[in-house]
Amino acid sequence: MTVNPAHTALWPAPHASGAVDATVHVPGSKSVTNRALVLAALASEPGWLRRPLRSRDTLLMAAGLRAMGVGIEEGVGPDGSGETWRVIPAALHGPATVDVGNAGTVMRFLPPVAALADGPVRFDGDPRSYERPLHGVIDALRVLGARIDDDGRGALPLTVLGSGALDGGPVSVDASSSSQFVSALLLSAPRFNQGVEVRHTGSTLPSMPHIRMTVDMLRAVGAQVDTPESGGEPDVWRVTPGALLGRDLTVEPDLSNAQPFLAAALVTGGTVVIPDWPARTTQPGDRLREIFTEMGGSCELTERGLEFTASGAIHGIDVDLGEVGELTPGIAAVAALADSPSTLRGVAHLRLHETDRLAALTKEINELGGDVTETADGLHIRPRRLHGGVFHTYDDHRMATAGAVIGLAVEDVQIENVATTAKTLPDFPDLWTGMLGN
Ligand SMILES: O=C(O)C1=C[C@@H](OP(=O)(O)O)[C@@H](O)[C@H](O)C1
Ligand SMILES: C=C(OP(=O)(O)O)C(=O)O
Repeated sequence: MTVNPAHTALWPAPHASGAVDATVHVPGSKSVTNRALVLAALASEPGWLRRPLRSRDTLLMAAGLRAMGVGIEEGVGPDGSGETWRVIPAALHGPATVDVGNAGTVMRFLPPVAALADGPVRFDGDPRSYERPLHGVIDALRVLGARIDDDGRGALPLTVLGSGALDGGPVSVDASSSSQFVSALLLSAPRFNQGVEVRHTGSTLPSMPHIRMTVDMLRAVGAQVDTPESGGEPDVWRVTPGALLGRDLTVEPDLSNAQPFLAAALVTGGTVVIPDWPARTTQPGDRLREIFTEMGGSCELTERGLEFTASGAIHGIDVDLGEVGELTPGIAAVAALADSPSTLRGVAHLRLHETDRLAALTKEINELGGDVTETADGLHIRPRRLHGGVFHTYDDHRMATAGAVIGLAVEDVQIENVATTAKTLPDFPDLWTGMLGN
């Protein structure tokens, strides 16, 4: 086996010599870009995506759709602006091969699309993708009429034997391990013969804002969706079959990727402005305004964007992050530098993310001298004086950015494989040093 030198390389995390004062333009949202690509591919007319995120996860999504026949072209938007993808829907075909990498959105959102293709679509990915749960999508697709060849583990690799159409109809799914099971079934459902009725049967359902994002984006392209929030039964979503419109959509900045920059203001007692912060959004990162305020900062939405300022005092927090699990690594990093303990709850499902994030955060912060313990569903973090050392990232973009936040306050922290940030934020090292004025 050859070792990719990027995976073992150490990046000396910059130490902040003073308060950060910067404006950071954060690239587009992964979750919005990948939903928009799927919906545009399933539409009945071409559409545009402006300012799409170009990162490993979104390029894999685009490549997977292209493999099934969809046209995705670099282009200029209808108003002449650049940075646009033009998506040209087509009859979906197999045989095709899809590399999901370690992208939850690709491994879960594309099998339902593949069920509409007219031949076999093979799905494979990084070794970690074999361990991430997919049973909710596989079992549900079978109930809805799809044929799938897999090894019975409820995970990748697998082949969806597309037949050109899918019956659809009612299906129950336990989505307690990932909200993406629900989103995946809803996104393609307008193209199922009978649409879909998804009933979540598990005890908990993480990441509700991401399900709301799915529903909002479906409605924005003309789908009819009934939800618990629109007067339907609890834990039941219904999508009516029908044609989808091709739209001209501008992708919002990725607010979860804004997190390390906001955290930089918090831990250095500085100010960071994030332009184009949306006034209304379904992105879970919007909760940072409240969480980082409770931890010591203050923020204001102005015409410049989100202006976030802090004094340098960082407070611990007791918070349920079940709805916003992807914010956990960044919050844990700040909590390790706080003036009081923190308890992060509601995130047991993070053990099945890019890596086991609860174990990885505990080990890496403790190896720098911290005092973190895992609970059944989260972390207890008691701040200690930290020292330098290697912060391992386990191929997890959010571990790398969490380590960089700690490095601002602790000298001689080295991030192993900072290149893993390419999953959702390829420009991270440059944006980070740019923020620090280097
Ligand atoms: O649908 C989405 O875009 C996402 C849903 C969440 O997944 P889980 O519900 O599996 O945590 C989130 O953590 C992930 O980063 C993106
Ligand atoms: C959990 C995450 O990603 P994925 O879409 O691969 O599930 C994440 O980005 O934090």
